[in-house]
Amino acid sequence: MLGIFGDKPIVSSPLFSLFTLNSRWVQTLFKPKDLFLLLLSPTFPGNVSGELLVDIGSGPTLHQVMSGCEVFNKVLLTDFLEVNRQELRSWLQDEGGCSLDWTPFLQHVCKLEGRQPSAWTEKAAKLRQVIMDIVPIDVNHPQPLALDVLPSAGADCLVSSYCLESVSPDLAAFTRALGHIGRLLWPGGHLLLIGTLGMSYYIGGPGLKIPTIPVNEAQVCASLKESVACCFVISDNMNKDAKTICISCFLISDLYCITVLY
Ligand SMILES: C[S@@+](CC[C@H](N)C(=O)[O-])C[C@H]1O[C@@H](n2cnc3c(N)ncnc32)[C@H](O)[C@@H]1O
Repeated sequence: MLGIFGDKPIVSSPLFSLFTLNSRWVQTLFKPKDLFLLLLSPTFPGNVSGELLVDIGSGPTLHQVMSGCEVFNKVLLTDFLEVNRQELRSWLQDEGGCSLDWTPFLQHVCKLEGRQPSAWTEKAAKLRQVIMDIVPIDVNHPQPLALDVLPSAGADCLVSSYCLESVSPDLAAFTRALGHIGRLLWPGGHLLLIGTLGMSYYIGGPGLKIPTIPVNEAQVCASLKESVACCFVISDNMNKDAKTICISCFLISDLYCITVLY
Protein backbone atom coordinates (compact mmCIF):
# COMPACT_ATOMS: atom_id res chain seq x y z
CA MET A 1 0.00 0.00 0.00
CA LEU A 2 2.42 2.72 0.96
CA GLY A 3 5.80 3.53 -0.40
CA ILE A 4 7.25 3.49 3.06
CA PHE A 5 6.69 -0.24 3.23
CA GLY A 6 7.76 -0.91 -0.30
CA ASP A 7 5.19 -3.21 -1.86
CA LYS A 8 4.37 -5.07 1.34
CA PRO A 9 0.68 -4.48 2.17
CA ILE A 10 1.26 -5.09 5.84
CA VAL A 11 -0.08 -2.25 7.88
CA SER A 12 -3.73 -1.44 7.47
CA SER A 13 -4.90 -0.79 10.99
CA PRO A 14 -3.94 1.60 13.78
CA LEU A 15 -0.53 2.70 14.87
CA PHE A 16 -0.01 -0.02 17.38
CA SER A 17 -0.62 -2.84 14.93
CA LEU A 18 2.98 -2.41 13.93
CA PHE A 19 3.98 -3.35 17.42
CA THR A 20 2.50 -6.79 17.02
CA LEU A 21 5.05 -7.54 14.38
CA ASN A 22 7.99 -9.67 15.19
CA SER A 23 10.81 -7.45 16.32
CA ARG A 24 13.34 -9.29 14.19
CA TRP A 25 11.26 -8.50 11.14
CA VAL A 26 11.14 -4.88 12.20
CA GLN A 27 14.87 -4.90 12.76
CA THR A 28 15.52 -6.07 9.25
CA LEU A 29 13.30 -3.43 7.72
CA PHE A 30 13.88 -0.35 9.80
CA LYS A 31 16.72 1.33 11.47
CA PRO A 32 15.54 2.69 14.82
CA LYS A 33 15.47 6.29 13.73
CA ASP A 34 13.51 5.36 10.62
CA LEU A 35 10.97 3.64 12.80
CA PHE A 36 10.76 6.68 15.03
CA LEU A 37 10.17 8.88 11.98
CA LEU A 38 7.62 6.47 10.58
CA LEU A 39 5.39 6.78 13.62
CA LEU A 40 4.92 10.47 12.85
CA SER A 41 4.89 10.15 9.11
CA PRO A 42 1.77 11.47 7.33
CA THR A 43 1.51 8.24 5.35
CA PHE A 44 1.48 6.01 8.43
CA PRO A 45 -2.06 4.76 9.18
CA GLY A 46 -3.27 5.94 12.58
CA ASN A 47 -0.19 8.06 13.01
CA VAL A 48 0.24 10.45 15.88
CA SER A 49 -0.81 13.94 14.84
CA GLY A 50 -2.19 17.13 16.38
CA GLU A 51 -1.62 20.82 16.98
CA LEU A 52 1.66 21.04 18.87
CA LEU A 53 4.74 18.80 18.77
CA VAL A 54 7.57 19.55 21.20
CA ASP A 55 11.05 18.12 20.71
CA ILE A 56 12.86 17.71 24.03
CA GLY A 57 16.62 18.28 23.87
CA SER A 58 16.82 18.92 20.12
CA GLY A 59 20.55 19.50 20.11
CA PRO A 60 21.63 21.12 16.83
CA THR A 61 19.68 18.45 14.93
CA LEU A 62 16.44 18.38 12.97
CA HIS A 63 16.01 14.78 11.81
CA GLN A 64 13.69 13.96 14.71
CA VAL A 65 10.98 16.40 13.56
CA MET A 66 11.25 15.92 9.80
CA SER A 67 8.21 13.65 9.63
CA GLY A 68 6.30 15.29 12.49
CA CYS A 69 6.33 18.65 10.69
CA GLU A 70 3.82 17.22 8.22
CA VAL A 71 1.25 16.17 10.81
CA PHE A 72 1.51 18.89 13.47
CA ASN A 73 0.61 22.53 12.88
CA LYS A 74 3.33 23.77 15.20
CA VAL A 75 6.70 22.36 16.23
CA LEU A 76 8.65 23.69 19.19
CA LEU A 77 12.39 22.94 19.35
CA THR A 78 14.20 23.03 22.69
CA ASP A 79 17.72 22.65 23.99
CA PHE A 80 19.74 23.37 27.11
CA LEU A 81 22.65 24.88 25.20
CA GLU A 82 22.51 28.25 23.43
CA VAL A 83 25.11 27.05 20.90
CA ASN A 84 22.70 24.33 19.75
CA ARG A 85 19.72 26.69 19.69
CA GLN A 86 21.78 29.12 17.61
CA GLU A 87 22.61 26.40 15.07
CA LEU A 88 18.91 25.61 14.74
CA ARG A 89 18.09 29.32 14.33
CA SER A 90 20.69 29.53 11.58
CA TRP A 91 18.97 26.74 9.67
CA LEU A 92 15.59 28.33 10.25
CA GLN A 93 16.74 31.71 8.94
CA ASP A 94 18.17 30.04 5.83
CA GLU A 95 20.76 32.72 5.27
CA GLY A 96 23.75 30.46 4.84
CA GLY A 97 24.92 30.53 8.47
CA CYS A 98 24.10 26.90 9.20
CA SER A 99 27.07 24.57 9.57
CA LEU A 100 25.11 21.35 8.94
CA ASP A 101 23.65 20.26 5.61
CA TRP A 102 20.31 18.58 6.21
CA THR A 103 19.62 17.84 2.54
CA PRO A 104 20.43 14.08 2.64
CA PHE A 105 18.31 13.67 5.76
CA LEU A 106 15.37 15.53 4.22
CA GLN A 107 15.69 13.38 1.11
CA HIS A 108 15.82 10.21 3.21
CA VAL A 109 12.68 11.13 5.15
CA CYS A 110 10.87 11.96 1.88
CA LYS A 111 11.75 8.46 0.67
CA LEU A 112 10.48 6.95 3.94
CA GLU A 113 7.21 8.77 3.39
CA GLY A 114 6.88 7.37 -0.11
CA ARG A 115 7.74 10.65 -1.81
CA GLN A 116 10.39 11.46 -4.37
CA PRO A 117 13.67 12.53 -2.76
CA SER A 118 13.31 15.71 -4.83
CA ALA A 119 10.40 16.70 -2.55
CA TRP A 120 13.01 17.60 0.07
CA THR A 121 12.76 21.31 -0.74
CA GLU A 122 9.02 21.27 0.03
CA LYS A 123 9.74 19.43 3.26
CA ALA A 124 12.38 21.95 4.24
CA ALA A 125 9.92 24.78 3.54
CA LYS A 126 7.21 23.02 5.57
CA LEU A 127 9.57 22.48 8.47
CA ARG A 128 10.59 26.15 8.45
CA GLN A 129 6.92 27.14 8.32
CA VAL A 130 5.79 25.09 11.34
CA ILE A 131 8.73 25.65 13.70
CA MET A 132 7.18 28.19 16.04
CA ASP A 133 10.20 28.79 18.28
CA ILE A 134 13.51 27.44 19.60
CA VAL A 135 13.64 27.78 23.37
CA PRO A 136 15.77 26.84 26.39
CA ILE A 137 14.88 23.71 28.35
CA ASP A 138 16.18 21.92 31.43
CA VAL A 139 14.65 18.49 31.92
CA ASN A 140 16.28 18.29 35.35
CA HIS A 141 14.11 21.17 36.50
CA PRO A 142 10.54 20.44 37.67
CA GLN A 143 9.36 23.12 35.25
CA PRO A 144 11.54 22.40 32.21
CA LEU A 145 10.23 25.26 30.03
CA ALA A 146 9.50 28.89 30.84
CA LEU A 147 5.93 29.36 31.99
CA ASP A 148 4.50 31.11 28.95
CA VAL A 149 6.03 28.84 26.30
CA LEU A 150 3.27 26.22 26.06
CA PRO A 151 -0.50 26.68 25.87
CA SER A 152 -2.13 25.88 29.23
CA ALA A 153 -3.51 22.57 27.88
CA GLY A 154 0.01 21.38 27.13
CA ALA A 155 1.50 19.72 24.07
CA ASP A 156 -0.17 17.03 21.97
CA CYS A 157 3.04 15.12 21.52
CA LEU A 158 6.61 15.11 22.78
CA VAL A 159 9.49 13.52 20.96
CA SER A 160 12.83 13.05 22.61
CA SER A 161 15.78 11.46 20.93
CA TYR A 162 18.97 10.38 22.74
CA CYS A 163 18.48 13.04 25.38
CA LEU A 164 17.37 11.70 28.76
CA GLU A 165 20.10 9.08 29.21
CA SER A 166 22.78 11.53 28.32
CA VAL A 167 21.64 14.39 30.55
CA SER A 168 20.71 12.38 33.66
CA PRO A 169 23.51 11.62 36.13
CA ASP A 170 21.75 8.49 37.40
CA LEU A 171 18.57 6.45 37.12
CA ALA A 172 16.75 8.49 39.77
CA ALA A 173 17.42 11.67 37.78
CA PHE A 174 16.30 9.92 34.58
CA THR A 175 13.01 9.00 36.29
CA ARG A 176 12.53 12.54 37.60
CA ALA A 177 13.26 13.98 34.15
CA LEU A 178 10.57 11.75 32.65
CA GLY A 179 8.13 13.09 35.24
CA HIS A 180 9.11 16.69 34.46
CA ILE A 181 8.62 16.36 30.72
CA GLY A 182 5.46 14.24 31.13
CA ARG A 183 3.78 17.24 32.74
CA LEU A 184 4.21 19.18 29.50
CA LEU A 185 1.69 16.87 27.81
CA TRP A 186 -2.05 17.07 27.98
CA PRO A 187 -3.74 13.86 29.28
CA GLY A 188 -4.04 11.68 26.21
CA GLY A 189 -0.97 13.15 24.55
CA HIS A 190 1.83 11.00 23.21
CA LEU A 191 5.43 10.67 24.24
CA LEU A 192 7.80 9.17 21.69
CA LEU A 193 11.16 8.30 23.12
CA ILE A 194 14.20 6.87 21.52
CA GLY A 195 17.37 6.19 23.41
CA THR A 196 20.24 3.89 24.16
CA LEU A 197 20.14 0.78 26.33
CA GLY A 198 23.04 -0.62 28.31
CA MET A 199 25.54 1.93 27.07
CA SER A 200 27.78 4.10 29.22
CA TYR A 201 28.78 6.41 26.36
CA TYR A 202 28.52 6.84 22.67
CA ILE A 203 30.69 8.59 20.14
CA GLY A 204 29.17 11.93 19.18
CA GLY A 205 31.93 12.83 16.73
CA PRO A 206 35.70 12.52 16.37
CA GLY A 207 37.11 12.26 19.89
CA LEU A 208 33.76 13.15 21.47
CA LYS A 209 32.52 10.61 24.00
CA ILE A 210 29.01 11.47 25.20
CA PRO A 211 28.39 9.76 28.56
CA THR A 212 25.03 8.06 29.08
CA ILE A 213 23.53 6.09 31.94
CA PRO A 214 23.28 2.42 30.95
CA VAL A 215 19.55 1.83 31.48
CA ASN A 216 17.86 -1.46 30.58
CA GLU A 217 14.33 -2.12 29.35
CA ALA A 218 12.93 -2.92 32.81
CA GLN A 219 14.40 0.27 34.23
CA VAL A 220 12.96 2.45 31.47
CA CYS A 221 9.50 0.91 32.00
CA ALA A 222 9.79 1.23 35.80
CA SER A 223 10.85 4.87 35.45
CA LEU A 224 7.86 5.60 33.24
CA LYS A 225 5.55 3.92 35.74
CA GLU A 226 7.01 5.82 38.67
CA SER A 227 7.31 9.18 36.96
CA VAL A 228 3.69 9.45 35.94
CA ALA A 229 2.40 7.74 39.09
CA CYS A 230 -0.31 5.61 37.54
CA CYS A 231 -0.70 2.12 36.24
CA PHE A 232 0.55 1.11 32.85
CA VAL A 233 0.47 -1.84 30.59
CA ILE A 234 2.83 -3.00 27.95
CA SER A 235 0.37 -3.66 25.22
CA ASP A 236 -0.10 -4.11 21.54
CA ASN A 237 -3.43 -2.34 21.68
CA MET A 238 -4.24 1.32 21.77
CA ASN A 239 -5.78 1.91 25.19
CA LYS A 240 -7.58 5.19 25.45
CA ASP A 241 -8.22 5.01 29.18
CA ALA A 242 -6.60 8.20 30.44
CA LYS A 243 -5.56 6.47 33.66
CA THR A 244 -3.66 3.84 31.82
CA ILE A 245 -0.45 4.51 30.04
CA CYS A 246 -0.18 2.35 27.02
CA ILE A 247 3.40 1.55 26.31
CA SER A 248 4.58 -0.15 23.25
CA CYS A 249 8.22 -0.81 23.18
CA PHE A 250 10.55 -1.89 20.45
CA LEU A 251 13.93 -3.08 21.42
CA ILE A 252 16.19 -3.00 18.47
CA SER A 253 19.68 -4.09 19.26
CA ASP A 254 20.88 -1.65 21.89
CA LEU A 255 18.19 0.95 21.30
CA TYR A 256 14.68 1.38 22.45
CA CYS A 257 11.82 3.19 20.81
CA ILE A 258 8.82 3.72 23.02
CA THR A 259 5.51 5.39 22.52
CA VAL A 260 3.47 6.21 25.58
CA LEU A 261 -0.12 7.38 25.57
CA TYR A 262 -0.63 9.49 28.66
C1 LIG B 1 22.83 13.47 22.79
S1 LIG B 1 22.15 15.01 22.41
C2 LIG B 1 20.71 14.56 21.47
C3 LIG B 1 20.38 15.57 20.42
C4 LIG B 1 19.26 15.20 19.45
N1 LIG B 1 18.01 15.05 20.15
C5 LIG B 1 19.56 13.97 18.64
O1 LIG B 1 18.72 13.08 18.56
O2 LIG B 1 20.62 13.89 18.02
C6 LIG B 1 21.47 15.47 23.99
C7 LIG B 1 21.00 16.91 24.02
O3 LIG B 1 20.49 17.22 25.32
C8 LIG B 1 20.84 18.56 25.62
N2 LIG B 1 20.82 18.76 27.08
C9 LIG B 1 21.85 18.79 27.94
N3 LIG B 1 21.42 19.01 29.19
C10 LIG B 1 20.07 19.12 29.10
C11 LIG B 1 19.05 19.36 30.05
N4 LIG B 1 19.32 19.50 31.36
N5 LIG B 1 17.77 19.45 29.61
C12 LIG B 1 17.48 19.27 28.30
N6 LIG B 1 18.40 19.02 27.36
C13 LIG B 1 19.68 18.96 27.75
C14 LIG B 1 22.22 18.72 25.06
O4 LIG B 1 22.54 20.09 24.84
C15 LIG B 1 22.11 17.91 23.77
O5 LIG B 1 21.74 18.73 22.70
